[in-house]
Amino acid sequence: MPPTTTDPAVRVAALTVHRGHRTVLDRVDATFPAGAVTALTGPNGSGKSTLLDALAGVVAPATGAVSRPGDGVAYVVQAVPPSALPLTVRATVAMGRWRGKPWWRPLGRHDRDVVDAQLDRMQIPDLADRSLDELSGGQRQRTLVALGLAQRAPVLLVDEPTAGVDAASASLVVAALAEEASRGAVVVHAAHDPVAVAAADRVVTLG
Ligand SMILES: Nc1ncnc2c1ncn2[C@@H]1O[C@H](COP(=O)(O)OP(=O)(O)OP(=O)(O)O)[C@@H](O)[C@H]1O
Repeated sequence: MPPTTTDPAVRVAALTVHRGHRTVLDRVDATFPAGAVTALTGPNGSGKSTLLDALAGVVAPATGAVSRPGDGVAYVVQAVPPSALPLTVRATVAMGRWRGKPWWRPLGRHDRDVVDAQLDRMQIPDLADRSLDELSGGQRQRTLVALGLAQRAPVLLVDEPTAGVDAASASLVVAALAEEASRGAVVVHAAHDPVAVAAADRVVTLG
């Protein structure tokens, strides 16, 4: 796991990551400040998802370092197959409130309010009782973004949050990311969508 610090920013220093025999990231230096949305751009295969994986701590650096605050990371990965999560939309978003709770303790009133608020934010309350595998790709994507938002984590990483969503929903997602930065979070998203990139405070380009 990457070291954790009291620094609210996420930083990578001379970060090299291998995937199989391939060097995907080669001595990358970057800072992702708190209170700002950073868009990761670059062509297909340039390593955006790999960098998010490294920031989240789900892939280990070959060399170099990742540092991040110690209070948790919310990571919304790209293209979760629906059958991997045979849950309702509400249950999926509620998973965002499980961290740090014993398995036997039900979610409290505050947690349920947070879940409802994220369903409203992504304008999916009418889908709350639907199963994820009954949703369109864009509806599923908004559900997964809501799951990331529900965690209220100091670091929010999202892989292509507007991929496959319509323009109105993309605006909702972009606005929600900005709001998360406004509450002081480090927000990093990988994006090909020019609207989402233009709305970011900062851009880091790979490749
Ligand atoms: N599990 C893996 N095993 C081996 N190689 C991988 C693995 N995952 C990714 N790669 C390779 O790593 C490189 C970077 O992939 P990555 O998904 O990080 O790129 P990306 O910039 O996010 O691409 P895209 O824009 O297509 O989403 C690619 O060449 C890819 O083929």
